[in-house]
Amino acid sequence: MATTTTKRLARVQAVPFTPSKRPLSVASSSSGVSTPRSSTPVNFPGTSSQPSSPKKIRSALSTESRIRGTASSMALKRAKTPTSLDVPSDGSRSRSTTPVPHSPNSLGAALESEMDVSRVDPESVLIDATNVCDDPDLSLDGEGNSNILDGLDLSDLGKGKDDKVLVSVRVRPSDKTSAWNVAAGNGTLSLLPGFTKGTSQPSSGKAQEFNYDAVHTGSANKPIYNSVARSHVCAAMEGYNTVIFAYGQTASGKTFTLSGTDEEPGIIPLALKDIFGYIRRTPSREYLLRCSYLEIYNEAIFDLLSPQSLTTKTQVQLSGTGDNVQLSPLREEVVTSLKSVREVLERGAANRRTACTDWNDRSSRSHSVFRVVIESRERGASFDDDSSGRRTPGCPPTPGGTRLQSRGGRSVQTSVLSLIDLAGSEKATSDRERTMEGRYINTSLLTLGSVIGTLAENAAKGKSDHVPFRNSKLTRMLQPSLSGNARISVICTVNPDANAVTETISTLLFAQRVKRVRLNAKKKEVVDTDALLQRYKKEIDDLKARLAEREAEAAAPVKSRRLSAKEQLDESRAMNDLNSRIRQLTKLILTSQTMDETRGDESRPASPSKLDFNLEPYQLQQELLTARRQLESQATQILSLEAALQLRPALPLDAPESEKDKLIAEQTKTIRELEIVVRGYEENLGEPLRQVREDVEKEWQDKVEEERRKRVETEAWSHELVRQLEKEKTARVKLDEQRSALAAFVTRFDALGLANATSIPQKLRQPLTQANSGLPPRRRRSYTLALSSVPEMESPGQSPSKNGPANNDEYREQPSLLEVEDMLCEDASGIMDCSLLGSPTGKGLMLQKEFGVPKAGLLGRGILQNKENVPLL
Ligand SMILES: Nc1ncnc2c1ncn2[C@@H]1O[C@H](COP(=O)(O)OP(=O)(O)OP(=O)(O)O)[C@@H](O)[C@H]1O
Repeated sequence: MATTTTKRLARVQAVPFTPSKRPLSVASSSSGVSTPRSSTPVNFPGTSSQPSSPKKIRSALSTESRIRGTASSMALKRAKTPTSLDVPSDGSRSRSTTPVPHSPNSLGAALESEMDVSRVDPESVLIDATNVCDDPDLSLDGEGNSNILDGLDLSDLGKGKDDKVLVSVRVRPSDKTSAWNVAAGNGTLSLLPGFTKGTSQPSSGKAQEFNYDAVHTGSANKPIYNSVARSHVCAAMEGYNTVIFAYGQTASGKTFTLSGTDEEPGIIPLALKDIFGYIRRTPSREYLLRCSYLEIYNEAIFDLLSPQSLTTKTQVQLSGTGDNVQLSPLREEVVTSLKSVREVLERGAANRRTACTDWNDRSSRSHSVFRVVIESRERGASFDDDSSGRRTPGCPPTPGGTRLQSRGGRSVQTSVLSLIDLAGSEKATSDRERTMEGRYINTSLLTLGSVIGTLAENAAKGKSDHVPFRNSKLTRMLQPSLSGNARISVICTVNPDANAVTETISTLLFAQRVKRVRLNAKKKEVVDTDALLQRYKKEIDDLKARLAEREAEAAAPVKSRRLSAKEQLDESRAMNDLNSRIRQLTKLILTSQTMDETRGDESRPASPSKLDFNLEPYQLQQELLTARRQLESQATQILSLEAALQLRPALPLDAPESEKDKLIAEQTKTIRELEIVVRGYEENLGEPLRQVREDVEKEWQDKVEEERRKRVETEAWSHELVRQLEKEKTARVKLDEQRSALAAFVTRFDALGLANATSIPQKLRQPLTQANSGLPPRRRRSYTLALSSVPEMESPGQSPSKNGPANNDEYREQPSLLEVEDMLCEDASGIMDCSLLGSPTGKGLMLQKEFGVPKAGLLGRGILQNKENVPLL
């Protein structure tokens, strides 16, 4: 444990006012690792701590004369009996200028605190259900066991765009004449007719009714807490930024409502108790709680936890714009128990400026903000680097101070609960210093009013008018929350006395404006992508190994594993599940890597290894989709496992051995029976299968035979065709020869002059020559005549000139008989008209048409053929 003075010195750093933006760079922390230290027991509302002194102490303080570590000012303030009788509301001045005496213990506590975040390894100060269980403070009043979540609708916590500010009014008790008709049950207040003078309320008839989410009376703080704060504290634990503040005129009961007394602990102690209660009932997560406490006094911010502020006047600087508001230097302290929270609260309250005013003997002269940063993540799994999931031995403090790191791919959820006690609006006082404070207070409250007014107006009319956040430190600090990213609850405290009607109406009007502001709080989560990828990869490897195992099993010989149909189904389902999970994870890895690559350095969040999903709705959707698929796959796995579970024999674990043996014997018997059934099944099924196979084989054999026969026939036919073709070819050659011989013979015949005298009439000869010359070659060979007598003539090979006339021209001019034949064919319409007839002796040719030979008459041994040389007769 570090105890040296240097180590005790507080290290402070820039702290974002809301967790939506982490500081991009933070100072390096000390290397010392500190452990939590129990603080000196001090009084705390609702706990077993020693009762506070009922002594009433008044203080008149300035910046220089701040309370220097006295016994807790909060405790002192609580010490007042909570009755209106204590409140000097009669206008008599009861101002004290006596500084509050301070106890050395308080100063010591401030200096000795070793829970400064920059000095602590966050992993060593995590709290969870286990260590919170030991906290006696949580169960002392019997309410520690009640669940903060009782009666709360969790789906209601993140209300999205429908969320409005929860606005409640608390009317403090008074023994004076009340000017108000309070209907707490209806949440309404209305000014009684006799007290409308000087107000905008109608003097006659029914006065205006003010409506709120709740109106409370009385001195009990617990019902107020349950009504106005419990659900908001729960929302903070669920990851939403939350702001609860008290607004009202001076001495109306803001501090009483927020801090309370020993007997009536207020919202702050009750909220912290619930925070620890929540942690105790959430064993699946581990938490890191950090507190800071500051005040805004005369438009300057002071750190109420910083020991430096006791000797110097170091102010906390507000920087950043818009939602990214940062406070620096601001001390944050880790709290691990209610006791440590109490210590922090009391130390801060002791440093707060209060003074005796005309209306309140311990009036808050500043706005105070107590903040709890709640970081949480899921408890570690077995694959994390630390087996417990909580502590890494020797792990140095997180660079830049205590920040819970996303480890093993577990995302870190961060939210801030801000509890704000505003200074009260007040009339001018007779004291100069108080008057100046009052002016600052009123100015900042007025700015808050106008900011709220503009926000309400913008929300109601869908406008985006400029909101004057920068006009005061208070509004600038609250900008991220008031802009919508927080759940807000406002408690407006009012004094029902007749002499406070104007202030009460002003407070009620403020409350009405706040009611119209729209919110849209979102959760903030940061995840370490690298760790997530590693986790995915490891899971993929495991799944692949399991898949390979199963596949090997499936491939094992059938005899060694006889599975029922149900088992086979389960098996295949399980393998499908494994496969789909592997695919999913692979896709996730790809998506994450793509996201990392597509993000430029500028768009990267604070740490290069962090990925802020809030900034990328598309990626969030992808994640959501994948998560849904994963859920579906897991649902299938669950079904499959449930089915397997149902199949398991029902036998309690502690059943006697004999029972187990009996069950094993039964199971063995069932297995044997099943084997017999399976064998029989195979046999029975075998015979019909063989029959079917034979039938099919026979059918196909017949078909093959038929095909084979057809092929042989086709081959024979084609051979015959080839043979015929050859024959035809030979015949054609022969015919060509005969034709040539015939042509030679005719030429010779003509040359001898026999043609003119006997066979061809002159009238035919000339036109035939002319016509034939114009015919296409194909027409000139339409028919041929095979003459058996040709051999008897002179050799066709002999030249016509051999025995014929010497004059070749003359020879050429004479139409041959074949040409005549062609011509006749052209003219002839009848089939037989174009026939050439050979004489029986082969010595001459007669034209049937010319010589009137009857068609049927066939002379000689000539064979009549058609164009294709197929014999017609
Ligand atoms: N509901 C209540 N029941 C009993 N006593 C109350 C109640 N409200 C306020 N008081 C008492 O009235 C006195 C003034 O209250 P408190 O200090 O809380 O006012 P405040 O609004 O914080 O004033 P300031 O703005 O000046 O700080 C205290 O003594 C407190 O105990």
